[in-house]
Amino acid sequence: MSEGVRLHPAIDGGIRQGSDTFAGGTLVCHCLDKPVKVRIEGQVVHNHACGCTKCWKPEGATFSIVAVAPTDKVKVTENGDKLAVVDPSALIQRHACKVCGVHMHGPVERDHAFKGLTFVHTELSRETGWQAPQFAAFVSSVIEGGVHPSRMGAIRGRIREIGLEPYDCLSPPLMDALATFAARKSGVLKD
Ligand SMILES: N[C@@H](CCC(=O)N[C@@H](CSCO)C(=O)NCC(=O)O)C(=O)O
Ligand SMILES: [Zn+2]
Ligand SMILES: [Zn+2]
Repeated sequence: MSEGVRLHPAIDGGIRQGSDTFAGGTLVCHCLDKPVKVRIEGQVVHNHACGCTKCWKPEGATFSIVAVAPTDKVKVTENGDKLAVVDPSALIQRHACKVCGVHMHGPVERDHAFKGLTFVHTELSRETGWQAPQFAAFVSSVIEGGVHPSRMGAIRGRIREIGLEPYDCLSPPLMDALATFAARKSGVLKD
């Protein structure tokens, strides 16, 4: 049905499930010389395909695959001097390797529902067992990245075919977390 639609190499052949007992792994950038390494202790959550223009994608991919881990479980262990923040004004402080361009970790430090979480790309690690992607987010945003709007039916079809739900923002639990934060901040929600 949706042949020819390439989402991301990690999911184009189907979704591989993660392991409940996964203990963590090390992300490595694409540099052959002095690669940046980032250690994550334990499993990630909310892993998803993201169609936004800001998340790092491998060559040829339409979507990124991005998850979150608690920031205190994410440590730069080697060659951190090669990292620079892509957009200091963004909510997610994406630290990219200045040589190969790969985004290695993206903490949220601002007063926000996601404060204390760090966005990471588990495909940068050789370990297997990371949580599988759970949904596709910001699907309509691929148009901003250059995809023709006429392809959206096939793209959403392919996302569903591999077992993910396509959303044009984040998943309902994450959207609820954002709205809960806003409601507490405004005072409309008191508990
Ligand atoms: N249409 C825009 C959307 C960018 C966007 O809002 N991205 C989301 C999701 S990133 C991972 O889920 C976001 O929360 N961004 C915050 C940030 O980037 O700091 C586009 O495509 O550019
Ligand atoms: Zn690099
Ligand atoms: Zn994104």
